[in-house]
Amino acid sequence: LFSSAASSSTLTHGDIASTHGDADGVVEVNPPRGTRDFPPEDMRLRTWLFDQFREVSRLMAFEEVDFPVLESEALFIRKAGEEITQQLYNFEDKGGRRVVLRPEITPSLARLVIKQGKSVSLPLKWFTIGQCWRYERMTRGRRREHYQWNMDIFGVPKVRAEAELLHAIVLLFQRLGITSSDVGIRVSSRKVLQAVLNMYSIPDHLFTQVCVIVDKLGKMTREEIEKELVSTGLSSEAVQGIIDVLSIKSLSKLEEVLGSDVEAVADLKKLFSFAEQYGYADWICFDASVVRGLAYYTGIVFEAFDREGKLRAICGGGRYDRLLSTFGSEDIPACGFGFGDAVIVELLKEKGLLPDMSRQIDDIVFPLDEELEGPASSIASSLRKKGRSVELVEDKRLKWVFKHAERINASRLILVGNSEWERGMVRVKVLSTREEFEVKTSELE
Ligand SMILES: CC(=O)Nc1cnc2ccccc2c1
Repeated sequence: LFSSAASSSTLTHGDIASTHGDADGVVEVNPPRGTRDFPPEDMRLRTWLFDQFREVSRLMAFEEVDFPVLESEALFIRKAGEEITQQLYNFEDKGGRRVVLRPEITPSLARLVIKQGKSVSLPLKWFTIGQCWRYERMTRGRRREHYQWNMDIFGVPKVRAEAELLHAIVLLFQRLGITSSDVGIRVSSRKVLQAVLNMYSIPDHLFTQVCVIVDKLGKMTREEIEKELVSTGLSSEAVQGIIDVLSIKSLSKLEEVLGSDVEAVADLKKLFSFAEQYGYADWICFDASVVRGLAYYTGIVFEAFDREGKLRAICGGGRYDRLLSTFGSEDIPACGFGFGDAVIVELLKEKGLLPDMSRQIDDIVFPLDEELEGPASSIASSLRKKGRSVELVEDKRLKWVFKHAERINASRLILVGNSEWERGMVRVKVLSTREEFEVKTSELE
């Protein structure tokens, strides 16, 4: 190594490519399977979407938090057969520790709440936008990563928390130009299923598994669901009872079947009355078949869907009052949702709601010849200090500069030429009005 380094003062690209590249010398330019690059145009769209997430979080008075993408595997080991825990992007690090690229955010939130312990006052309203990972056999060709906006409330046992989270979701959709005729939010409660299991005196420990299986309704045939339910030990009349209750589409029908003293009914009635007051009642509908696929939900659950039924769930969430005790800590009532970055973009494309993603800068500064490159620097510097976005262009023909200015939607073109510079001036071309004038460099702003 030293000999080759000694002989050539700098490593040529050839050396680097030959050490990293494959047979024909070029390194693999695509990112790993199931992952994405964000070149500038894609990044502008992502930044615009994330800015909407952030603005809604601000309107809701939530605080931003963040966590490592890398977490201990133990945080995600659950026995309920969820897809998300069967596709952990897990490995052993060089210290022999079992770690994962996190598949979801909620367990990290719970970990931090436990870690902060007494030093945080409840309620807590936290949000984050983070990348989540899964390791799927590429047979499905699906992505292995996506970004999720998470909003969570800790310390609010009443349905006010769910009502607030639904408001955040509706505010987001409204900011994107999506209406309640494009999207609905199905709302139910896992306490409905709990009540049914009690009616058939099914032991509590089966509750979580039954929820995970029932969540596959719509993705699996009814027979497959029934088979899986029976295999967990449910009697066929219990299975039938579950399927019947889950097909209830109105709260009044549910009240008839379960009785009005059932907590689930009371919670949901309260939530729907809140919805009227928030003004988002036409966005939500009761649908007993909504259970969501995460093991730890214990109460109200919800998911947003496109009313044309072309796409997978846009976002989803619910109450998880018992998560902290699964980590050995005192329980704190909690409620949250995750909102992925993929389905929403598909929906915006469908509805023709993608925003204009073209570049925009304020000024292009262009020295008309080499000895003006210095003066052009001072022009760019003073404009930037005044808060203008400036691109310094040089070594290009003027024709190219005009085309470039159009392409990146520059507001002005500042030409630094000898004859003007000698008189302490520069030439300004306003691209929108085509007007052109000279201005003292000291007065340029
Ligand atoms: C549509 C899409 O990208 N879904 C997706 C992609 N990656 C994930 C990674 C972890 C958990 C859920 C995920 C979901």
